[in-house]
Amino acid sequence: MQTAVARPSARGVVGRTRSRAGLVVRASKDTCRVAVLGASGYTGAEVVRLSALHPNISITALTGEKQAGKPFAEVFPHLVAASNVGPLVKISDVEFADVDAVFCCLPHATTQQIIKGLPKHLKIVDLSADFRLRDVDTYAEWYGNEHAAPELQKTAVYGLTELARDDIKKARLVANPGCYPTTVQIPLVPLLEGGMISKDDIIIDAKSGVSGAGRAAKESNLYVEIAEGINAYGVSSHRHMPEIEQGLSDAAGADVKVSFTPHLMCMSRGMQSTMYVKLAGGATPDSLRAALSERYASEPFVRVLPKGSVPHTRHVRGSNFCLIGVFPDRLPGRAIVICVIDNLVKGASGQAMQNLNLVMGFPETTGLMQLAMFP
Ligand SMILES: NC(=O)C1=CN([C@@H]2O[C@H](COP(=O)(O)OP(=O)(O)OC[C@H]3O[C@@H](n4cnc5c(N)ncnc54)[C@H](OP(=O)(O)O)[C@@H]3O)[C@@H](O)[C@H]2O)C=CC1
Ligand SMILES: CC(=O)N[C@@H](CCC(=O)OP(=O)(O)O)C(=O)O
Repeated sequence: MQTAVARPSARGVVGRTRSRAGLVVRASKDTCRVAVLGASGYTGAEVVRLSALHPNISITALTGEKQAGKPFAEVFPHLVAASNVGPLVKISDVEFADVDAVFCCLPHATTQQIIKGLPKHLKIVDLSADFRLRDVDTYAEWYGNEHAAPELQKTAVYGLTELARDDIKKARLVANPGCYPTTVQIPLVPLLEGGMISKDDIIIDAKSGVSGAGRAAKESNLYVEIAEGINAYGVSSHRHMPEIEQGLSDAAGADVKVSFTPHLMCMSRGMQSTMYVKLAGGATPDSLRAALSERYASEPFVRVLPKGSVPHTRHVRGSNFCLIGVFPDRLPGRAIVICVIDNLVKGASGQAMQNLNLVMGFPETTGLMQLAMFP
């Protein structure tokens, strides 16, 4: 992250020209001036952390809603060394003329209202669910509100980077995938495309760290409610189901319905999907593993583990990597596929950075090659 020349003012660190939002950085082909909308939330903070190692990103505005007006380092003290960008401001105070691209880290429904009002010159990577579902009726059914920007929705590119790279490069608006849908589609899309698993018998048992629910205070996320146990939620009704089914149906070339149950785990970050699949077309667990290894051989962030090796969430903590393991099931003709990511990195801000790199023409891995933090 570049640091722009700035001088202190009564409002904190303010740039050289008219912006009330932070620093003003001059436009240049090697620098992308970024506003992080929703920087007082977990995914926004993670964007700032990743940007600190990005030579082409210069953060010019960080927004908050309730936290607006506070110095960023007061809201996220762990980012004190990366936050000389002025205080959090309201979105209405951002001078978008001085911004090239936006990471939109806002709650769904609010997001579409904000994005439809943004100036057209901006490239946008949206981390919410608002532009992921192609069919706005399906969106309304699962999210409970009519889509407020259906025309804009038609222009959005679904940003599962490894599977849509060429389209993402040309996009103005990238709909960054949900964290659970990322863990499911990376392994299962190639297997469905290759006819190696049945489209009619997919069972997904998924688990998430509590940061997946965001930073806003909720009773169900209190320590006492979460600690020393796990619980399923959204059973038979989680809103990631249509997103997963959209991607898997595209891959299978026919309607796919899945059984998907997410669980809340007593950990701050990390996500695992364990997928029970029925083999098809003469495939074996070994051939599934070989097919995935071949498909992802040149991918910088996807690793298919050797036979017998079990992916752990702790092995991707803080990194943009996705680890996959394939195992035989005891039930004949079936296999178990396990995929782990960090929900805040490959499941959100890391994949968003990968996508912005593509949109801006930077090498895709820029700012993202840090390995997991372990132990
Ligand atoms: N957490 C995760 O693992 C993942 C999250 N996502 C999605 O990314 C988005 C952000 O998630 P996350 O960072 O966890 O959420 P948080 O709840 O942690 O942060 C939300 C942010 O949005 C701001 N905000 C809330 N309401 C408004 C409003 N009406 N107007 C303007 N700003 C507002 C908040 O500001 P303030 O706090 O100052 O009020 C805060 O900065 C969500 O859509 C989420 O579903 C996607 C993948 C994974
Ligand atoms: C633990 C937890 O609550 N997780 C969130 C998913 C986070 C995510 O990816 O959601 P978006 O679709 O909003 O981007 C949930 O289940 O709703």
